[in-house]
Amino acid sequence: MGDEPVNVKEYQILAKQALPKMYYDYFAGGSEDQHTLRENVAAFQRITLRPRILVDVSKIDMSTTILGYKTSAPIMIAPTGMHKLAHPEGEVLTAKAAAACDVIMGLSFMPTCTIEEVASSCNAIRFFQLYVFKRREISALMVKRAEANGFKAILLTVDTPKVGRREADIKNKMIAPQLKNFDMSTEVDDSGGSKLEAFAARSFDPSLSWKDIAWLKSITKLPVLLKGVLTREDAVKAIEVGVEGIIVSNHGARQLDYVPATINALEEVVLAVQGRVPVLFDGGIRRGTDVFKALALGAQAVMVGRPVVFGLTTKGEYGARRVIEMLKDELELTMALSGCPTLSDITRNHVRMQSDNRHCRM
Ligand SMILES: Cc1cc2nc3c(=O)[nH]c(=O)nc-3n(C[C@H](O)[C@H](O)[C@H](O)COP(=O)(O)O)c2cc1C
Ligand SMILES: CCCCC(=O)C(=O)O
Repeated sequence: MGDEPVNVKEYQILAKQALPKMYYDYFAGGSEDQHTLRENVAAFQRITLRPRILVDVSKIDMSTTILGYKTSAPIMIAPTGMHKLAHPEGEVLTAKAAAACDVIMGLSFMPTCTIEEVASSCNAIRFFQLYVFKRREISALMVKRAEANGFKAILLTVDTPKVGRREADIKNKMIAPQLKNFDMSTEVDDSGGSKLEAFAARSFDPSLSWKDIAWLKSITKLPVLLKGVLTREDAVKAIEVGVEGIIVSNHGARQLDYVPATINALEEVVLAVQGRVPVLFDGGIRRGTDVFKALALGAQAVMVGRPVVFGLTTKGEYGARRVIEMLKDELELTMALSGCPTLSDITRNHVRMQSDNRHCRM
């Protein structure tokens, strides 16, 4: 492989060479058998494209708005924890990469830079991901700080009442780095397993339930999106409790193993939502064709997790930027070769899933 990666998967190979095993395993890994981890990527490979020909594609427009905020493409940076384990400057560089690409960044509740450092580093449009701690005042204060620092939405992660069983982290005795974002020690007793998991077990509130959405909405004016919806039942409930958006996600296959690949759950949710709120998507996006497939199945935009972290690991801000640029370039080419000059030209008819009508041979 030459020095300069030609696709985002090559950044993962470089990151594996560059990182200590404990950190690489934390970033790359999934839970238990890692069945869903493989499926998140493999399910995209089972979806084929149905391109249309002889359309004028001399101009391709990928720009759109997400919750009213302009973005150069329907691609966002997913919130992922602890970027200083990937690069000494951490989330500040990720934010700069988002700003350079004119895409929206999701900041994790567990970053290694503070909300204020990230906010003052550049003018990227940012959404804030929220975990609810047993000490609710900590989470409430984070929401206030995010709001005060110009974050535009709250992404409430709802698939993590407890942290999934990530066996590599258990074996590696994964550390829980001091997170200077909140005034709370991450010190835990050495139980022999993942200290990160032990910290989460001590601090995350597993009693969080539907009634708490009203609490969250009462403490912020920002739109609230639920991150981690996989079923039509929960999509309908989410709309009933008044959320402003839904993110179809299985947390990058790090939580419950044997849930479906997110691309296989997307359409069920989209059909239940019936356009009432935006549906975003993450999990397994590694190619522009993957972005195109998610849009064809009804996502308004996709978020990208691991590839951005691996870009950051190997080449800092430049690497994170290149990852987004490569996905944008690939999406642009996919749109051209499929006869879709704008995002609204991408329809369900442009993809074929294995479950679709068997008479169609494409
Ligand atoms: C290393 C890592 C850390 C993550 N940390 C968080 C987090 O703090 N909060 C959260 O809601 N999701 C977190 N996620 C899940 C991502 O937001 C996203 O759902 C997932 O990475 C998408 O899958 P992909 O990595 O295949 O793109 C994390 C994922 C990874 C890989
Ligand atoms: C304890 C959770 C840490 C952040 C996270 O959500 C993840 O690693 O997936």
